[in-house]
This record gives sequence, structure tokens and C-alpha cells, in this order.
Amino acid sequence: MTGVDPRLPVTLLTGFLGSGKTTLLSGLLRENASGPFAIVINEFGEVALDQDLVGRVDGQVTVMSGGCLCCAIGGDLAATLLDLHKRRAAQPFARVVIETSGLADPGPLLAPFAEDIRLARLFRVDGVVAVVDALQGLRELGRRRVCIKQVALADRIVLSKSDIAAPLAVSRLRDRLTEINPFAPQLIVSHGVVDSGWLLQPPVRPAAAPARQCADNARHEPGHADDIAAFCLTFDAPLRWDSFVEAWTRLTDAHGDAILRLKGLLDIEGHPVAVHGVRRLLHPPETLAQWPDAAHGSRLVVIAEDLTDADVRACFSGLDDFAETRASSTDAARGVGQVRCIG
Ligand SMILES: Nc1nc2c(ncn2[C@@H]2O[C@H](COP(=O)(O)OP(=O)(O)OP(=O)(O)O)[C@@H](O)[C@H]2O)c(=O)[nH]1
Repeated sequence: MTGVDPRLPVTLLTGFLGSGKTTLLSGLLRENASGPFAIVINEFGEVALDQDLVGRVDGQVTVMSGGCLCCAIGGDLAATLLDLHKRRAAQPFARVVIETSGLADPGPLLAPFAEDIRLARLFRVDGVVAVVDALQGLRELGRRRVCIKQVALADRIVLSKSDIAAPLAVSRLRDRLTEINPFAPQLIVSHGVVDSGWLLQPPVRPAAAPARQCADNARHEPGHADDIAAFCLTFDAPLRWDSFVEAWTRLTDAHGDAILRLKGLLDIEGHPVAVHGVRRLLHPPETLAQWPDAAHGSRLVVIAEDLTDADVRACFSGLDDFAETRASSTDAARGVGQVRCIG
């Protein structure tokens, strides 16, 4: 049989919280050699930030927030893709990239592409890319089964952050990745700068490679993120950077290993600043050239294990005070910090 497969290729981009998926996606979009893409981003928290942080936001980015794709909103994925396909004449694209939440198990996400006849006719998954953080990866692989599944199902593995990890740790991690998935080529990528040809080329799977859609891999493990919650904070009044760092230090000192991820877009004395915390590490902040949308104001998501709303609120209370002080001297109606548990 000859002929080109007319179905649209789909790349599933997976990897644990904060590993560098959005950074890689931004790199792909910047390179733009294989585009145009339609992007579907799934975020665990209800306040979606990746759309703002991905660097290029246009009509082709769809955000599915409020849960992890493989459990809470999995059924919506087919509807989202079918809708994208319908709008394709107006907004053409050659590939869909789905960035899963860091907590998603990619197995159950692959199944509908084989089982749902409407999807199977229009789309084919031609690659699963797993991003693994060279600094935290070995530890997360030891702690969370979902990380092992992300690596096991990958066709390509991208190692991020080797620039800030010890060479020995990187080499141990690579050995462990090879143990889990000997078939997937590994590539060290710094700050998302990647050759899209390498990343997106369809995998050649040896006959012995485990079938991705086998029953075990497609089986969803209910409750795999039950102990994890996302806490969303917003502050209307501008914040000071040193006050924010103090709050982050309070949070990680008090709750250490419970903190999985922080990400936010902050109003630092009038300037939009993107912040990322992964475990105890606060990455260097990035001042954006402009606000991504009309809403100016700080938005922060903290993803943590076994913490309560009050635990998080207590650590950020200093920020509240600062915001309220500024608000009272400028505009009494602004500056109310909110903490909301949505997990
Ligand atoms: N030093 C260094 N930092 C990196 C690299 N790749 C990503 N980062 C930083 O890691 C932080 C988290 O990166 P993201 O791309 O937001 O991670 P993510 O996997 O999309 O995060 P979630 O969506 O929360 O799961 C950011 O501060 C990035 O700038 C890298 O290769 N080196």
C-alpha cells in the first residue's frame, strides 16, 4: 500500500511539573520550521499561566485548565481536537502539540486516538516527547510512578537543565532513563533550544518496543494526584521582589518537600515578571517586555502535596500586607490579596 497518511500528526509533550515543557514549546514556536502548530495546553491549576508564558499567544492556543488531562478533563480532549479541526479552514495548522500537565499520565491520553473513531480518522499521534529535569529527574523517578510512565511511553526524551546539574547526576539520570526506556533517544537541550526536525520526526520503533497503547499503559490509575492541590493567589496591587522572595523562602522553609511547583506572573512595581519555582529552586525571574493581556496584576499558582489553603496563605501574608499598604496609599479599592484552594 502506498500514499501519504492524510491525518494530522499530534505530538504529546509530557514531563513532570516544572521540567521545562513550556520552555521547549516556546523554543519550537520560535524556530517555527515545522509550523504552523495548534497548541493544546493542559494546566493543573484553575488559573492558567502557560498561555501567558509560552511567549507567543494567538488564536491557535487552547488552554484546558482545572485538572489533569488524564483524569478530570480527559473526555474534553476529543471535543477540543474535533473543534480545532473544524476551525482549520480559518486557522490552518499542520500539527497539534498537546502539552500535558506535569501530573498527567500519558497512557490514558493515547487510547482515544485509537479507540475514538472520529479522532482516529482525523488525527494520529506520531510522537510522545518526555522532558526530564536533569536536576530533579532522578529523585522524581524514584518518588512518583507517573514520572516513570511519562518516560516509559516516550519516543524521545529531552533532558533539560543539565547546565545547572552536576555532570555525574546527569550521567546517572541518563542510565536510569535508559533502564526505563532503552528505545527512546535522549537529547540534552538547554533552555528549550531544540532542533524541531529531531524532536518531531516520527519514531522508528523496533519490533521489540513495548506497544504504547497496551492495556497496562492505557489504564488510568485513579487518585494518582489526589494528595496534590493547586492554590491560586492573586494580588491586585504591585509587589516588591524582595517581599516575594521572603514569602517563597517562608513557604519552602516551612513545607520543604511538600512544595512541587510555583509559577506566576507578578506585577513587580509595575513590571510584568515571570517566576518559576521547582521544588526548592527558584529559577531566575524573567521580566517580560509587556503584559500578555489587559489584566495587570499578580497571579500565582502553588502546587503542593498535603497542604491546606491556610498553610499557603500564612506564608504569603507578608505580601498581602505590602499590597494593602500600597493600596491604601493609592487606591483603597485595589490591592486585596486572595488565596483560593481549587484542588
Ligand atoms: N537553567 C535552565 N532552566 C530551564 C531550562 N529549561 C527550563 N528551565 C526553567 O525551568 C522553569 C520551569 O520551566 P517550564 O517550561 O515552565 O516548565 P513546565 O514543565 O512547563 O512546568 P509545568 O507546566 O508547571 O509542569 C523555568 O524557569 C524555565 O526557565 C534549562 O535547560 N536550563
